[in-house]
Amino acid sequence: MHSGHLLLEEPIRMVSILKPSKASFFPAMTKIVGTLGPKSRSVEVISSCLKAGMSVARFDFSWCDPEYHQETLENLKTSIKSTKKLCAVMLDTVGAEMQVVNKSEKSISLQAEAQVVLTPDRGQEASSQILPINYDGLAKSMKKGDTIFVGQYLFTGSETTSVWLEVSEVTGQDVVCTIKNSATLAGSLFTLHASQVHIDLPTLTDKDKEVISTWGVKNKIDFLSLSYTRHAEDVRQAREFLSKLGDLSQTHIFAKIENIEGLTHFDEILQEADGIILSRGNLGIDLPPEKVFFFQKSALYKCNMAGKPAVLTRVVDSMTDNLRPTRAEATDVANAVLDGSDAILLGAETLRGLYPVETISTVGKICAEAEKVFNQDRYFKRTVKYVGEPMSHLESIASSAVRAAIKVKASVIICFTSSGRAARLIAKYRPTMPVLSVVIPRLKTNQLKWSFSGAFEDQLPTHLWESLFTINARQSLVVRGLFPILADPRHPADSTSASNESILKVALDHGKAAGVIKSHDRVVVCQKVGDSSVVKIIELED
Ligand SMILES: Nc1ncnc2c1ncn2[C@@H]1O[C@H](COP(=O)(O)OP(=O)(O)OP(=O)(O)O)[C@@H](O)[C@H]1O
Ligand SMILES: CC(=O)C(=O)O
Ligand SMILES: [K+]
Ligand SMILES: [Mg+2]
Repeated sequence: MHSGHLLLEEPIRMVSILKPSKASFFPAMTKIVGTLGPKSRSVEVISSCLKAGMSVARFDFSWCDPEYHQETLENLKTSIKSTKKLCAVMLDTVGAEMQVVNKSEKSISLQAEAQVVLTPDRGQEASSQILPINYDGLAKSMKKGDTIFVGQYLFTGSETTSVWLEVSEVTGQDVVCTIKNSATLAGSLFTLHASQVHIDLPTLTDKDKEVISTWGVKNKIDFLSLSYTRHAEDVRQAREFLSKLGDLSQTHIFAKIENIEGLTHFDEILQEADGIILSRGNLGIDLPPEKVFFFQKSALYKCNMAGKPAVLTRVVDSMTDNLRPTRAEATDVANAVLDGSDAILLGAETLRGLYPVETISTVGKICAEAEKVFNQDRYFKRTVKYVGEPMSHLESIASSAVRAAIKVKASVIICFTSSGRAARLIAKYRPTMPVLSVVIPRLKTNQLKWSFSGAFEDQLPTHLWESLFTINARQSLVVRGLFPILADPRHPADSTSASNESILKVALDHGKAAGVIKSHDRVVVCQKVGDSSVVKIIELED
């Protein structure tokens, strides 16, 4: 991966671009989040998605009921077992989303230049003249000349399935609009986006709370994707809510920045959240087109410097119906990697697209190519400078591990971790080689007295096993470059040298079996020995 590293800033012989890339065990260091839905819920398709490189599955509760999503999740579990590929689960909330209520589900034709009325009167049938909506306060926030966008959920930007409206008049609770382009709205769910207005709906709705405390708790979700996060307070409230739900106190919250309000409060939101989703679907229509790249680059930079994972959405819309992305999309994916994304989120492409598996593998291949020309050296220096001095011990250990690994051309970095924090800090310095994070159980003091030589699994209830260890492992599945391995549960987190050595051996064997570590390779190991954190370089013999 790191050998033969090219830099875009250096002269590149054009023919070198044509050299076929070697197949590698890891599809890419950049992660892929796939939204599961009608076209991606069978065991067969999900298994192929996992093999193609999906490492987080997103369940979007904007549409369909919990039973539907549960069925899909059961299929995901079956697929994980049979493919032996780890996959994290992300619950995406509805939040302050405005929706058109179309009970009959008939398609609606809208003609350019004609008028259509948006009304909160949900007793009315949706038609070409009237569109009932789920929000009562729209008229209050709109004025003549404002723009509103209505489209099929996860619209792909095609003029024929989504429509731009211009407000011509507000009468009482109704908003009368002029249709700017002809379109046919088909399907059961259309969302509504009014540019740059505050929508007076809660970020975590009652329906969201209900879904989280039932479906979320039952399935011990790894990530909560908090739609329409507008303030840091939204994240604090969501965390407070999760903290009361037992296992979910460890769930990571990813704030979705999807409108100008979220963008304005970006810094404070980043401080509170565990990660950020740059929701370009919505944000891309809230922002003037010429400003979208600016937000992307500055938000990714801030996430990188904070060492928090950043997920970018809406990269290959056209692959919803096509086997190849457009040239612009293909370039966009690569730029997302160069700009610093940890993961790419696929929405319509995997949910209802015709080629979910091909989309994942195409995006993965583009990411892998872009990673090769990522200027790690410049990034590393910039990050060290940003962090400043004195560095915390752990940050210094993490950055030194990455530096050492690059200097000795190590094939992997192995990091021992319990919560995953140490591994994420290493990933922050964007090593060019994979980081195998060995997630080791941390036990409460009374549990430490147990004897672990015997049948550990019998003593620790399954639910504790899952919530204590695997959630920390799965949460690294969204971070660029991190590949978790679960340590044998019989090794508690006491970091005695005997257990350290045996776990290291297991990790090395795992790396060899996976093909990332070969004979005579150098490996950098980051672990605690007694009370000291150490970085060591080992050279393998056979
Ligand atoms: N169980 C373990 N055995 C050996 N080394 C460990 C273990 N857990 C963490 N380390 C190492 O200890 C050092 C300090 O890591 P840290 O204590 O932050 O661990 P963490 O589990 O990642 O995070 P946290 O302590 O915040 O839960 C790092 O070098 C890390 O690799
Ligand atoms: C994924 C999503 O919600 C968006 O891009 O807006
Ligand atoms: K949603
Ligand atoms: Mg959105």
